[in-house]
Amino acid sequence: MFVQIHTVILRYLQMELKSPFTTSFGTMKTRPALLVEVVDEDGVCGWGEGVAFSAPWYTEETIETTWHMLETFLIPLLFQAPVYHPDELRDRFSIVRRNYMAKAALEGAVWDAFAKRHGVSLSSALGGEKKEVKVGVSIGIQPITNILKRIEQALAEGYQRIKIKIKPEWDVNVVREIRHHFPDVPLMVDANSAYSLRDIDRLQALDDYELLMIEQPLAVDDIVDHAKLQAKLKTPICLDESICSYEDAKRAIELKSCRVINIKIGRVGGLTEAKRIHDLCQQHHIPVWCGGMLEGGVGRAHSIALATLPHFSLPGDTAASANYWERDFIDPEVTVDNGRIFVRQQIGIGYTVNLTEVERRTVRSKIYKKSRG
Ligand SMILES: O=C(O)CCC(=O)C1=CC=C[C@@H](O)[C@@H]1C(=O)O
Ligand SMILES: [Mg+2]
Repeated sequence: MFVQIHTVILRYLQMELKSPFTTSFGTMKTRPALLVEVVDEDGVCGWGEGVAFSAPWYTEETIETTWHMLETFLIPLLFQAPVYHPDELRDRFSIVRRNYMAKAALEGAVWDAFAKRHGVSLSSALGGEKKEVKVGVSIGIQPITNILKRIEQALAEGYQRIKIKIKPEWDVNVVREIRHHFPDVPLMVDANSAYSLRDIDRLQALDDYELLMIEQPLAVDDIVDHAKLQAKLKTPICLDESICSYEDAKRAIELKSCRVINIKIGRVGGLTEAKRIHDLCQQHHIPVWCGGMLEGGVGRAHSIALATLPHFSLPGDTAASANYWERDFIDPEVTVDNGRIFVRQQIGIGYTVNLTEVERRTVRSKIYKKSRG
């Protein structure tokens, strides 16, 4: 059985975050989303979500570059030939360098259509086993009293670990205060590359606070410096932005640049590459967890399916829809029960896209059709 996609619809959505999200790079109040819908010859639909932001601070991609790559290169490549298995798209798209979030958005939609054609959930199509996944929550930079309140609320909702964002001068002091109020909470910090090796003293000071890990302390391409830093820290380093492919993960493991990896589907170019990184980490006993990009419901559904693979042992950043939005654009919305998401067993991503909610936020859309013959 193969999938021959003949229509792709791109939709640019503008979404309002419930509360602003601040990292070492700045504050986001709204979140654009790029929804990709593919339709095959029998009318089976698949959904994917582009996770780039409007500015290139996280990786080099933006929502506009994603749209351009899809329209000019990736959609024509998809139309070229049928897909027998979505794993083939990794090779087919490899003539386009990088642009991982663009590739992942389209590949994800094909995975959904493929799972639906085979009458299975996306989780089973990927080889996932878990029926529930563990979830943590990521809290942006904000006044400490608000952070403490957010932590209390998240723990009351059952979230299994807390992640806070740090940057120079907003790190040891904040962690100390949190530990004073919550001595035992599973806690980690994410720097989004805000430090260099010159800051080693500040980073070593974090070793006193029993953190689960320090996420991406140094620059995206500082794989060697991360190894030097890891050798001097007790706390495990978790790499996020530095790992965009299986090869990146292999190098980081070989150099001992980290002890944990955060896998994000968009950052690594799709579900197939995410699975390969998962398998590699499993072989090397490197724990992994599923990262988040403040996605809408479609992206979140893909992340949940990925997190059902056996080696996702740590809670992921796939919080409930209500953590981000007044109303998500899927039905049902993603809910978290005592820090767990129960994985839906319906075919494909397991959630229905609510077109009324989608259209309410759509600022631009375009339909692409495969030419006949
Ligand atoms: O809840 C989520 O989706 C995770 C939020 C989060 O921590 C991040 C989202 C997007 C970019 C970053 O700031 C960050 C991360 O680096 O993991
Ligand atoms: Mg991160």
